[in-house]
Amino acid sequence: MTFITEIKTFAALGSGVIGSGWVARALAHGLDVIAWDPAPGAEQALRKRIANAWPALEKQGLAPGASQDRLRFVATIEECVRDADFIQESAPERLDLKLDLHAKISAAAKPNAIIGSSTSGLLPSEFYESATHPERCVVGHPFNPVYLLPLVEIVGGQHTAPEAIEAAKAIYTALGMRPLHVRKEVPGFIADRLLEALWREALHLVNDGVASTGEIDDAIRFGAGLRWSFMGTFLTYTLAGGDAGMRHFMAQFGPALKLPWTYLPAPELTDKLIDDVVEGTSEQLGDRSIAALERYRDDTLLAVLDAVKNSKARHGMAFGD
Ligand SMILES: NC(=O)C1=CN([C@@H]2O[C@H](COP(=O)(O)OP(=O)(O)OC[C@H]3O[C@@H](n4cnc5c(N)ncnc54)[C@H](O)[C@@H]3O)[C@@H](O)[C@H]2O)C=CC1
Ligand SMILES: C[N+](C)(C)CC(=O)CC(=O)[O-]
Repeated sequence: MTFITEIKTFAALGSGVIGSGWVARALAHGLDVIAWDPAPGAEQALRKRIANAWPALEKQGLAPGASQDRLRFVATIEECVRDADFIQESAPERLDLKLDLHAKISAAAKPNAIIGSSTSGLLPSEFYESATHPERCVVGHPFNPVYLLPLVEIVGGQHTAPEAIEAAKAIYTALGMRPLHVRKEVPGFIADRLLEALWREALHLVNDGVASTGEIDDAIRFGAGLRWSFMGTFLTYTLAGGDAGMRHFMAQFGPALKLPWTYLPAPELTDKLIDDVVEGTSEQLGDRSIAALERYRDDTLLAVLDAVKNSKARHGMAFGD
């Protein structure tokens, strides 16, 4: 089967944090978007989130014809997907819900339209089990804010056709993203496996009274966080080995892997730990609203993306290198 890769109409199911991010990205790329979400007041909330994201998207540059007015909110799943060239599901992270939803989406969609799920780590072989034409079904796991961060992890299930992976790569690339094909279907994929390990350790540090949420965030944002925007852990640690590179790094720091620096299993989420984390992050927020913090994040991310792009160009590299 030939899958659709020239997208004019984008369907979004679920319009919370991630669904609204997909809608904003698709609108900014000049597409018609049809959205559906069963929650009362979902349309108004979606339009508000898009309006909050739009200044950053304007700054980044809109495609010709891009407009917030090209969003149509509909009342049923069938209306949402029937005429769509591409479908992205961003419903709550529950296997039973996604299983049921994808049976309905895929039955109503064009048979050659690629269907992507935003799941953070559920397995596509499981939640696409009842799908019609499962060969066109993939995971397209994005990162928040979806309208600015380029990474999208693509994961196929046992029925996914290799051509569907290629079609998904083409579609996400056309939406300005940097696809990463996760070749083995594992829970948490690549990125969330790494992020969850960091998250668990951060919770242990709060739980053990070692540091506040703000101090832990400082430890990330003034150090490794800055270099992670352009160089990953493996290349960074190669440089940490000096002229002898990774082999010397392994010899010097390898033994530390046997020391109990990390706890790995998550701490029990006691009421006290939840309160400590919520109080700590409320203090970090201060009197800023979530929307104001999102605008600050977007503006700073744009500046970082620009800086990384310009520096790479000076070193003869493309942004995706
Ligand atoms: N929040 C995050 O940082 C990230 C989340 N994701 C994934 O994106 C998906 C959505 O997560 P969020 O947007 O964070 O959640 P959210 O809670 O912000 O939004 C979920 C939306 O789905 C709607 N919904 C409820 N039942 C539904 C149904 N049966 N069908 C369709 N929509 C339904 C809700 O009304 C809500 O608007 C999840 O699979 C999650 O793992 C992926 C990347 C990052
Ligand atoms: C917390 N999370 C697992 C939902 C995070 C993601 O899936 C990706 C992100 O945006 O960090």
